[in-house]
Amino acid sequence: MTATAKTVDKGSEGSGGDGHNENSVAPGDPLLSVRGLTIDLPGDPGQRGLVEDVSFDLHRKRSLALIGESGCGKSLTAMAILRLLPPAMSLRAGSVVFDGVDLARASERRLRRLRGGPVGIVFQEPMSSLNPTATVGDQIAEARQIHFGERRATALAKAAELLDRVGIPNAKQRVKAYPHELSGGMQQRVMIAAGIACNPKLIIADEPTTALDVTIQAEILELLRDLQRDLDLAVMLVTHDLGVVADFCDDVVVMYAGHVVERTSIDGLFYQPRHPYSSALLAAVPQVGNPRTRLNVIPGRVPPAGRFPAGCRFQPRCAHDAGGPCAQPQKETEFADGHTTRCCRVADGSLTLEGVARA
Ligand SMILES: Nc1ncnc2c1ncn2[C@@H]1O[C@H](COP(=O)(O)OP(=O)(O)OP(=O)(O)O)[C@@H](O)[C@H]1O
Repeated sequence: MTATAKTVDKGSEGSGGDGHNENSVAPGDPLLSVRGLTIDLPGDPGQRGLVEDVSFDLHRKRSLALIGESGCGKSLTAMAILRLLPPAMSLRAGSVVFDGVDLARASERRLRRLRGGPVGIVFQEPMSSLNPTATVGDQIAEARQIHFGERRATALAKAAELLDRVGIPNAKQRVKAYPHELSGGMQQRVMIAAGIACNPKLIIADEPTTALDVTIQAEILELLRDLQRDLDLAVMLVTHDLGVVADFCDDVVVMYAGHVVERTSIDGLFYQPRHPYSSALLAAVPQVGNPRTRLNVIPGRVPPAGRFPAGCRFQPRCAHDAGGPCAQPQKETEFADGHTTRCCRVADGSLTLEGVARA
């Protein structure tokens, strides 16, 4: 253990703070700063803290991945940023400061101006996000009409430009197409065109490639990367695919059972993971070129919301469980290089974990 560790204050800087390792240095104030985000399902006492005490920063022009198995709270965290939680859920605590405005306390009117404007959103299933009864051109143009007050003809011309920008051939004709007339990959390009229609600073992309086959996945990721570079976007990517993370992201937030268990740069995650859950996720990635090795699986499952252990939430599945200390609630601890962990054993230096080489 080369770096010293200290407990993270709710208000302190996390990933990207002073002394962060070089790959993760991002000067200036974060574009998005989430602190202590906590989401409840009220009315069900067992489901308090579906997501609890989540903190991270995303800097301008950077890409950050939220990773973890299904049910760890990634999508709820992403949706909570724009206060798009399912109606039954509530934000119990925390702040979400985007470009100087706390969205957790912003009026609904202000949020409507941000959604689809400075913050673009790309969801997993384009077919369920696009309106089947409107042309794709009209759906993109609508955002320009709402946010910039453009006339329909001007907005439709811009929609054609945007379709062309995201690689849709014959864009001028395609503005008149309905979503069902396009392939899944093309539909996702339309979603991305809508996401960038109003000059966003941030794109939140929730599993944008999961519903697509692998070759199309690679094209969509490349498109996102080009747009990020050309338009100076910050991207928050929700995914459970570590290959996508390694390829695309600068920083990573690992979630387990509603908690952030580790925050670091991509190199920090792959070469020096500091939570047993992160290292178990890395070990579970199939090794290309080594077909005979057995696939490592993490025994057990993510506990359902409301049945989280009182101590470390990963303890029942952890290969490094040390009993007593792990049965206590775990604090998020930050090392001098800005890397954080929610594991007492890594924090006190009694456990060092193996990383993996990136392909
Ligand atoms: N509408 C809802 N009502 C009740 N519980 C919900 C609802 N949506 C999500 N949950 C619960 O909240 C927890 C976190 O869900 P979330 O969708 O954020 O996980 P995730 O990490 O994004 O998983 P996935 O990768 O499968 O999307 C899960 O236990 C889930 O069952």
